[in-house]
Amino acid sequence: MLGAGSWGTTFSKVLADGGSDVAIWARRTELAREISQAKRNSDYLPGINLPRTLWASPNVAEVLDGAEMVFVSVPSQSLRENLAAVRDLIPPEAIVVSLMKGVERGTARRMSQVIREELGADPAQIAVISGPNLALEIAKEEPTASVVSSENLATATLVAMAARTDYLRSFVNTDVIGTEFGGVLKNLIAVAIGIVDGVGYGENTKASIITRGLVEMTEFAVAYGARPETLAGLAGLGDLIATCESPLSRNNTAGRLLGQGYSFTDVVAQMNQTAEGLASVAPILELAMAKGVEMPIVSQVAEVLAGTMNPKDIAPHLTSNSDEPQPEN
Ligand SMILES: NC(=O)C1=CN([C@@H]2O[C@H](COP(=O)(O)OP(=O)(O)OC[C@H]3O[C@@H](n4cnc5c(N)ncnc54)[C@H](O)[C@@H]3O)[C@@H](O)[C@H]2O)C=CC1
Ligand SMILES: O=C(CO)COP(=O)(O)O
Repeated sequence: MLGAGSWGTTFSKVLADGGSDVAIWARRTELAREISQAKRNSDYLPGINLPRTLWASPNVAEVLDGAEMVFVSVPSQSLRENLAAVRDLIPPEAIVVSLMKGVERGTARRMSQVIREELGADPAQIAVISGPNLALEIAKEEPTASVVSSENLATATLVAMAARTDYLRSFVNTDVIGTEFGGVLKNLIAVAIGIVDGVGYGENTKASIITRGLVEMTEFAVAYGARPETLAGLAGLGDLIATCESPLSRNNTAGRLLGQGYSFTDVVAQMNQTAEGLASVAPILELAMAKGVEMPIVSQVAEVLAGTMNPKDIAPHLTSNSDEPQPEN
């Protein structure tokens, strides 16, 4: 596992509980020591006991030695530099699995695309995992489900078998684009919901934004080749519900601070974990424009982030440039 934050550590626990031998690369020596010796990661997962077999090291060569599967859970904006540093250490036959839910600023690439470019990997050896997977809930072994996606169904199946415990069920599909974009786009809608919470509006506003948000997510992803069913599944609607409802969500939390009147700079300074949505907004809007897809809710989030829209004005009724009523479907 590359990355010892909340998701990397939690997913390592899942894999270890599923019977795999798991090693984690942690940037900080103290954190690696805490995971290996105390079987804890108290900064990211307070109160969670990790499996006895799990160990971590700041020495990435030691962690990757002999790996059959390499899972990656670092902030999306740091993926390329992290992969460049370990490219020669990843065993050539290893399956590489992205656990990340962002797109790269500047290139607007999905994480599996960055992996492919940086490692020169065969797409059949790459998988992505997404779904309603708030790390702390899974670390507490509260039951949920994930989707493992790869262009090669056999690869997805191998990974799903490793990522199976009595508290996590992994489904498979071959719609990598839909699975990845589902995870990216729900973050942006969760920021919008956080803004609404911060402003103090109620359930009607949130339900309208979630529903119209799912329409935006689906239209965008389908324009890029996703299957609509994927967006209606765990990696789309499922994750949208979890992230919009939970105070554990960092995207939701960032939105709430914006809604309370904090500036983008203040919010970034207050967050000590990754809120992917903040960096994904701009590249997603660029991709939407390239395909002529309207994303009114995501555009409003961008305006609130830029300080050009009062958070109180975020609303589903601003969802069209036209004065004419729009068909719902
Ligand atoms: N936390 C969650 O509930 C879930 C997170 N994810 C995704 O997993 C990915 C990682 O998220 P978390 O583990 O939550 O993040 P986090 O902020 O808890 O941890 C990030 C980890 O990456 C490491 N890292 C390596 N290179 C870095 C760099 N250049 N800059 C900053 N950190 C660097 C950090 O040291 C840290 O261990 C994100 O894409 C997120 O969307 C997906 C599902 C659930
Ligand atoms: O992706 C997640 C849950 O599925 C975690 O969401 P946050 O990154 O907003 O915490």
